[in-house]
Amino acid sequence: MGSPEDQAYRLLKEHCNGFMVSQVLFSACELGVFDLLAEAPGPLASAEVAARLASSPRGTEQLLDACVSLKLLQVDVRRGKAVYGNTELASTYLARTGPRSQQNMLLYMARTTYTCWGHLAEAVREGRNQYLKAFGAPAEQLFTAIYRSEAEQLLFMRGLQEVWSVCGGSVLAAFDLSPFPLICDLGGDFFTDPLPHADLYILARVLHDWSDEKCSQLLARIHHACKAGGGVLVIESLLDADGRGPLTTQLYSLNMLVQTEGRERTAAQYRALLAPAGFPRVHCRRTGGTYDAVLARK
Ligand SMILES: C[S@@+](CC[C@H](N)C(=O)[O-])C[C@H]1O[C@@H](n2cnc3c(N)ncnc32)[C@H](O)[C@@H]1O
Repeated sequence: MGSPEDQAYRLLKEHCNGFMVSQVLFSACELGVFDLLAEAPGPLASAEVAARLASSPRGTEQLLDACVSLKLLQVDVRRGKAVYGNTELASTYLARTGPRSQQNMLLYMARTTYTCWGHLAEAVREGRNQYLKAFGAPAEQLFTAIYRSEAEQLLFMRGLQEVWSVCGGSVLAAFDLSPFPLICDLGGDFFTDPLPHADLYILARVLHDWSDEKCSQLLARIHHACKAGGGVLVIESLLDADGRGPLTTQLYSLNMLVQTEGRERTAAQYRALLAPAGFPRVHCRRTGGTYDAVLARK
């Protein structure tokens, strides 16, 4: 006999429960489950995990078992007793000491991004980010809201850099950068301060924070400072030409709606910003990973 639930209902349930899956992951990170198991000399029983984390035995066992189903933890039964350890995924990406740890980004998503997404419907209705409702933070100056405390700024910066341990190699290998002896990763206030002269400017996940108008303003300033024959390397997650995928990039674009003044864009939309700013020779390379590369020459 087939399942009484049809495929459409199963899909609906999966979408509907997606936030619970995120919360299992976030809570296990917040509680320190993956760090404890990474540092323990061997797998631990749920009662030992609960005692070490000062969490309830009942809740801990339920959380650990859900993590097993999500392939974040593995369970072994030894003399009738279940003991838990990290899977390779957890020891690589979730433990603080993992070689490609994404822990700060997960904590940022758990505390900040998730709270902003609680206001997604309002963001869609109003067409703007939700810092005021989510945190009482006015967002006329976007990065004043994003960096609203030192702890928040540190978590954001630590979290953002973590992805490059996974994706950095492929975006930097997308183009031959040897023709550009002097490369500048812009800091200071790039909307007002004089920009240093360079052969190549890297804008990694910068343009997606801003409206088309602000992007054009920034690119015009870069064009003015850029040496002859130089260019801009834009690193972003590219939407498909029709904007209908990939889903991850569409979700990131909605995230830009709830958290910034910008959006994710298609290759053609980046071309339409770069060419009028004086960078007419635009080449886009998809890396097959989360982030892609667009090289535009003066
Ligand atoms: C989404 S983060 C990307 C950081 C980094 N490029 C990366 O991809 O990991 C956007 C960056 O733009 C910087 N930023 C925002 N406004 C700026 C401004 N007016 N001048 C200089 N940097 C700015 C922020 O401090 C932040 O580091």
